[in-house]
Amino acid sequence: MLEELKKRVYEANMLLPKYGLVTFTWGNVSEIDRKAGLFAIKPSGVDYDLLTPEDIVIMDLDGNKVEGNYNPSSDTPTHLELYKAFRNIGGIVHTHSPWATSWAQAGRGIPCYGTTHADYMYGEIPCARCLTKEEIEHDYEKNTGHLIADLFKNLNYEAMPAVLCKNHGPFTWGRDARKAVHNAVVLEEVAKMAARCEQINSKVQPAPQELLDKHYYRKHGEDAYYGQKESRR
Ligand SMILES: O=C(CO)[C@@H](O)[C@H](O)COP(=O)(O)O
Repeated sequence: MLEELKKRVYEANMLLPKYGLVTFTWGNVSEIDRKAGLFAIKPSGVDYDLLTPEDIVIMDLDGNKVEGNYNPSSDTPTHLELYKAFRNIGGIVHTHSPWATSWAQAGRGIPCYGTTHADYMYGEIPCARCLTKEEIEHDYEKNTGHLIADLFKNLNYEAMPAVLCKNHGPFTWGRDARKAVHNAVVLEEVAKMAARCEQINSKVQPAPQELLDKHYYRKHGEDAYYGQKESRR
């Protein structure tokens, strides 16, 4: 069981350089086995060219390393917090993909300017605040995952499987690691299109709500995620 999970997470991690979402050792992918109460994540600081399935680290839901020769990703606390907050997700991706990271560094969410965006993400892709000086220096328990979970108290994480973290970069999620990677690729493409859209027309407006609804619900179904229909009223 663990070997299969490690292989899936290894293969999902290797998709990040394949799709141009990371350079060197940046980024990481994880996947959870909720029945076993464990998740597998990329080891910290290991180059993708050198990564093997055996290097993937196994963690429990208290944040303890269960198996692995390396330290887990430095973003492991964020992954763990998101698995606790978003009960229906199975995989998480963090990258430094250039276009999405540029929006994150600018501290801006990505408006929905078109149907490519609307097919996957319901509305503006939000940007979470970064940790304060006080939180960084005194609240060692608080991590980016807490800030994302707080932001999504008023958002549907299944209809919005992506977030930008100010001064850091994007996180995406999905039912498993591969789906989370798919959403990371979509996010980067949407981030690129939106940046160019604003360069072409600085006064561009987000897509009309009816177009967003048509495309999102056509792909995911009106009842795919509870609460979406209510938000339309
Ligand atoms: O943003 C950072 C470091 O500034 C991290 O997200 C790295 O991109 C990945 O770190 P490891 O997973 O190798 O620890």
